[in-house]
Amino acid sequence: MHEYGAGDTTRRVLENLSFTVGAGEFVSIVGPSGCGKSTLLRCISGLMEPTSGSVALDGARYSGVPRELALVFQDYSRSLFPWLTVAGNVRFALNGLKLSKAEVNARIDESLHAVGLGDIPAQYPWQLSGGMQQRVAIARALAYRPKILLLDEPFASVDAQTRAELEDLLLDVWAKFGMTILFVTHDIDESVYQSDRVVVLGSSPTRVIADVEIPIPRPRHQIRTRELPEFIELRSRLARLIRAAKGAPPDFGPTTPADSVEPTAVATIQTP
Ligand SMILES: Nc1ncnc2c1ncn2[C@@H]1O[C@H](COP(=O)(O)OP(=O)(O)OP(=O)(O)O)[C@@H](O)[C@H]1O
Repeated sequence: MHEYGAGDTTRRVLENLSFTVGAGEFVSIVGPSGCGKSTLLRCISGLMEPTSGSVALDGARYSGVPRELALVFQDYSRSLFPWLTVAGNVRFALNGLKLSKAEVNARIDESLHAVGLGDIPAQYPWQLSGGMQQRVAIARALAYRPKILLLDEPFASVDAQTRAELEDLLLDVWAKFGMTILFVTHDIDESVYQSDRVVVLGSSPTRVIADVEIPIPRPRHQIRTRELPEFIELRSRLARLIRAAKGAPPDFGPTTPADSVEPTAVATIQTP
């Protein structure tokens, strides 16, 4: 549970809620605008303590950002250092890891190649497009070799074509690096396209209202996957759930009773 403010201005944003992310899973979190998705991710990241309840990694509760975890935010222009080169930004994440110079350089090289930026280590963020800057932010997270990658609407500030490319890039690096991914998005199609599971949040205050499996075969394809009947059925189901969570009338079909889950109190993440 999490509340902002104190006294008369206290506002409960997160109700008691519980879900588990399995090792190596790609799980998305969706919900109505302003329902508390970022608040939940901040609590899971360890950046913020929940008012009550806990987050556990491999069964052990933690506070503060665990070593196993890296974060990518929506606003790449504020998360990258403009005075550092692309390589310098990635190098920054490795400060304090006690790696040899050769190992640092190898990790920078590997992560920049993984995001398709191996040939521009000396450029500065302001010389790059928004999509390329977000690739740098992803490379920086990868260089850290996290077991868990948390992303908060990472592709919300780029155009549709770039967004599709970044979705596929993330699926590629997920497969290559074998991480667990927790991905916050307001985009239902994006959540279905990428995920193994989609956790749907309700609002005022937020709780988990559904936990939906996405049994669509991989590898996924931007056009063919989105044309599949099961993709269309899942996106409609999620849209209905979110619409119901906002309190709108269910004017395009009922939610599936099997989607409903009972709220409890702890979030758990497992590492690969
Ligand atoms: N630091 C804060 N202090 C007080 N209230 C906050 C704070 N951060 C968020 N809130 C409030 O908590 C609620 C949930 O915000 P949050 O950003 O977690 O939602 P969200 O689902 O991520 O939003 P969006 O869909 O717009 O990205 C909002 O009403 C917001 O105004």
